[in-house]
Amino acid sequence: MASGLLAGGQRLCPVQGRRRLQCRSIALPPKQSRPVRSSTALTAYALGPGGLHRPIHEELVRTVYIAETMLPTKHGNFRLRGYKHTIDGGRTFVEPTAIVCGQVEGKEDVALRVHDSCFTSEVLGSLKCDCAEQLQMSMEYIHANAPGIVIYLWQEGRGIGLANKIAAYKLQEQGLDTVDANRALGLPDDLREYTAVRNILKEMGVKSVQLMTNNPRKMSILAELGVKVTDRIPIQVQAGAHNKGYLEAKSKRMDHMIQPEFWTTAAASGEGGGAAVAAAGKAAATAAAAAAAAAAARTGGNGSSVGSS
Ligand SMILES: Nc1nc2c(ncn2[C@@H]2O[C@H](COP(=O)(O)OP(=O)(O)OP(=O)(O)O)[C@@H](O)[C@H]2O)c(=O)[nH]1
Repeated sequence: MASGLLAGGQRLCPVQGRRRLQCRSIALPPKQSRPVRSSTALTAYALGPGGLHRPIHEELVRTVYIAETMLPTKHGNFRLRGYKHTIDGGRTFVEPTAIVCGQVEGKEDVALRVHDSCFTSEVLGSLKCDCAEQLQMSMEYIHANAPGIVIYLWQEGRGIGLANKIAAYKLQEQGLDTVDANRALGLPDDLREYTAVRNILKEMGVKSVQLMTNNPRKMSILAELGVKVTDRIPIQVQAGAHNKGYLEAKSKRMDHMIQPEFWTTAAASGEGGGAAVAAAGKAAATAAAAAAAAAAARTGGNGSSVGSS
């Protein structure tokens, strides 16, 4: 079935849940203006497509494949696939991408990183978190262990949005950790939703995945959505001075499976994040070591470890 380009509401082939819908027009979302409350205080605005705690109705969820191109990167050559995703019947869209290496179509046990955007580290080079390192590690890993996919979702700040994340950072400067900062703003710990992942995997014919994550919640949410997760690939980054507290809070307060040595060692006194490691049940240790070495070379870090969950 042909899939149309999106410009002014042409014919598209949406994928919804388990079935592929017939081609039909989807209008681009109308321009929306939102009231901006003026306040000198730190005020949290729920600007996500669904707003706070809004339930997701499956009949309004649609993920539309748009196009694929080849993308040479410093981590190797990838297929970059673009999608439009809506959870409100087409009123608003986000644009997930699948960064693919190798032939994943029809395959079992495909290495999958579900990665949420982090403007601060990925664009600005912030050292306050481990997101940029994890993205680089994922691309290196799936390139070395193809086939694999990184699904990149625009869910900044665990879904609260960039401005709210900046507000949360402001509170973290005053001593709150990443969890309490969200709560102090009246925001949930995590606002992300993953129906796009399920739909993209379905659209690509991926049968099962090994999920590259330390987050047990991500594993269970994807499983609840019907994604067959056969294994977990830990993706741990050695802490630096600036992200040590963040990694510790993720481990202690959000149950992330990050081994203490990744946020408690001497490497944490360094300026940047150190070596990063991915290792898996079925993954080759050599690839993990290669990724760690590459990360160490990149960051000048001194930590390197190959471990399993
Ligand atoms: N609200 C908030 N979001 C943050 C903060 N630091 C990074 N993020 C966002 O957190 C998201 C990544 O989530 P994490 O909790 O780091 O990790 P995860 O994706 O749940 O788990 P992994 O799969 O193991 O990486 C990205 O969207 C970042 O923009 C912070 O201090 N506050």
